[in-house]
Amino acid sequence: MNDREIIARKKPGTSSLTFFAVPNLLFGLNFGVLGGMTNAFLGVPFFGSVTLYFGQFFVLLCLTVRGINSAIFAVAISSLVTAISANEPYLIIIFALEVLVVHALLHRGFFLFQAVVYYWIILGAPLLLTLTALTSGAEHDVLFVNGATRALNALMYVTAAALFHWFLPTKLSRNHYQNPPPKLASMIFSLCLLTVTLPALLIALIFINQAANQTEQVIAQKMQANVFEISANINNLLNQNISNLHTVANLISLNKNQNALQLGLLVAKSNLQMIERTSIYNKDGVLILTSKPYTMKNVHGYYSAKDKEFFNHTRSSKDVYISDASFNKDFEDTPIITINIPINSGNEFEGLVQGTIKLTELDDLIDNIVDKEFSYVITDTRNRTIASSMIDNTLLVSNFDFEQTEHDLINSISTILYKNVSYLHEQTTTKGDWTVSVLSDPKLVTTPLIRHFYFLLLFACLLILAFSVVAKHLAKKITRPLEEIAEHYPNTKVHPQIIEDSKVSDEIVKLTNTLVSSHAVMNDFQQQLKEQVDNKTRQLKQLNKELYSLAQKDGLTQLLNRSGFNRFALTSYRNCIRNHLPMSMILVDIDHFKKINDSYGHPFGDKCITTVAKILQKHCKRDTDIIGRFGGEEFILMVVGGEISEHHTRVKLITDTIRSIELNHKNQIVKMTVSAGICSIVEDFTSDFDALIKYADEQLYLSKRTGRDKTSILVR
Ligand SMILES: Nc1nc2c(ncn2[C@@H]2O[C@H](COP(=O)(O)OP(=O)(O)OP(=O)(O)O)[C@@H](O)[C@H]2O)c(=O)[nH]1
Repeated sequence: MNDREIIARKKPGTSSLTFFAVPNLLFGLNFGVLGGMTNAFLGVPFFGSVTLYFGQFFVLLCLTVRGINSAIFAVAISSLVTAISANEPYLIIIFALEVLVVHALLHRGFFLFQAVVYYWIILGAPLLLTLTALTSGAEHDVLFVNGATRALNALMYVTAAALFHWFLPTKLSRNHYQNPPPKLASMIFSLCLLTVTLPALLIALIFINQAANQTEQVIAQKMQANVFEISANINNLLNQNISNLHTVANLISLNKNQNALQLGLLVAKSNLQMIERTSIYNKDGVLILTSKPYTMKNVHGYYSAKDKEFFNHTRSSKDVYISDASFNKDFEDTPIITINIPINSGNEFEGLVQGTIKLTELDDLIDNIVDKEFSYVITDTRNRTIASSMIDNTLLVSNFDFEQTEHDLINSISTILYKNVSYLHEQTTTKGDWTVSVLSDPKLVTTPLIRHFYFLLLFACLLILAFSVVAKHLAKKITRPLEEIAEHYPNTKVHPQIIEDSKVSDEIVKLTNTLVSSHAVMNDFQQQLKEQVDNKTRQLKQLNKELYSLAQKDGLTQLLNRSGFNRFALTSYRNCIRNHLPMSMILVDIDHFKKINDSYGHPFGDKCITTVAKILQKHCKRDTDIIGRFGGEEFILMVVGGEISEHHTRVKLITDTIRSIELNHKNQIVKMTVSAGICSIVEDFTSDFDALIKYADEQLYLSKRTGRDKTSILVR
């Protein structure tokens, strides 16, 4: 017996020998490598980081075709490769458990599809959720989508495996689990699921994917629109102010007298937007004119910006400088930024005009621009917050620290982690190299997705429920006429309802009609057979009766033969013994019968015998009288009840009658006599039946010995 035969004959998993059998190892290895490679290289990206894996298809196929021993190798390799490539170690447990549970269920008569569905509903999905929650700490939404997608993913690969298994050549597809054939309802149900529900689910998943992508696009576009609007407004604000401050600077560079300066301030006041203070510094950084007084002054009594960054930067670049955010006491310690425009005369730096903007004002402006569903953060070149809807104004100028991350359910929009919360993120830079970021809650994308998933699961449940009802109903419709026929087949008449119920399909009608007509033929045949058997039985009984009678009777005299006599006489004898009834056993023998035979021939001898028999019958007519031919020319009588003397009288009457008979033989008168022996029981009821006959025989012998034509009597 080779290894293949061992595997085929032994139940799966019963022998440790087969576990390591080379064919199992090779099959497991091949299927496992195929599964692992499929998962590693052909995973289908679904939502964000959720990927669909189809490698388990090979493992399940291996399980059904080769059994658990091969499947263990296959799942070990496949899930290990998948877990490493996807960096999801818990997949090893999920896939390995799937194989073990499905194996156990297949062993109990479940079919593949059913087994996988039960595994994922009862164990797979809840375990996956728990393991992913423990290992990744992802949000509930992500866990839900991940679990649901994996379960639907399982439905897809098991469907593929089941369908593929059906299309395999019979030799290969012979199921390792030799279960009895499934019920028709189960087959219709799985057919419905395979052909309708799963394609529907697949299409629904594709639509959900598309819908999610569209939602993402819409949100991304809205966020981009907000980002651009904010940046446009800021650019506009800065450009307009820069342009007006330039006008002031030009005015001052042309006329450096006090009037020009005053005029410049006036111009600035009337045209500048959101500028809280306009200041003019000379080339040494000394504040020479301001629209709002400074609180800080140096020891000489004036404010000097000589060591300030804005001054040095503007002086050295001789170009517009927008400062970073800082706090300023002159503005109730609120954060500000400044726009600094150099006053250039030819190539000479002559001072600068500065406009100060309170960031709270900027914040208010942007607040009105941004959609309510989004948040925004504007940062300066040092990544300090200029304006933000996410923090309190007192926290402005703090650093905007976030890290780029990946959201499990977001496909294309970039996501960041800010203060441990993830956000969708769109950004751009404005004039002055400020960064405008618009943030939004990923739920804007994931909530519709989750809702779709809930709908999908509900839809799947309803569909499965509907199909199970339809399958049951349909199967019942198909099988009921057949079951009814099977049930009624032994009956003589087929119920008309069965014919009515069979009108489900053409095939069933034909089958029912064939069965009904064959039933009629069979019933007729049975009836005929029964009648024949009855007749034969009756005849047999009659023959038996006759045979019995023949066995009990003597053919010549029609009296009981010896065994017949014994049978009846014994019953009567027992009755007499029990009831102490007097009885007589009488033996009668024709005297010198040999002579009669010899003298007149055998037929005449027979005539003598029948004559004696008739005389005995004539005198012993009571129901209780039993007469038999005891052998040859010897007769036996048993007479019971009444008086013994009456028995003896009767014997005398018989012997007298025989003696008086004149038989004619060829006109010659022939006479005959008989001898008799009687044993009568009156008191001693201890003798047995045979002894009684023996005593009567002794009396007969006595009669013969003492001259014949006599009767000897013994009374006990
Ligand atoms: N015709 C005829 N003869 C029979 C039948 N059965 C027995 N026999 C004959 O009956 C004869 C009986 O002879 P035995 O036993 O010597 O008795 P027996 O001649 O009557 O002499 P005893 O009885 O001593 O008076 C035999 O010759 C038998 O062949 C029968 O059915 N028909």
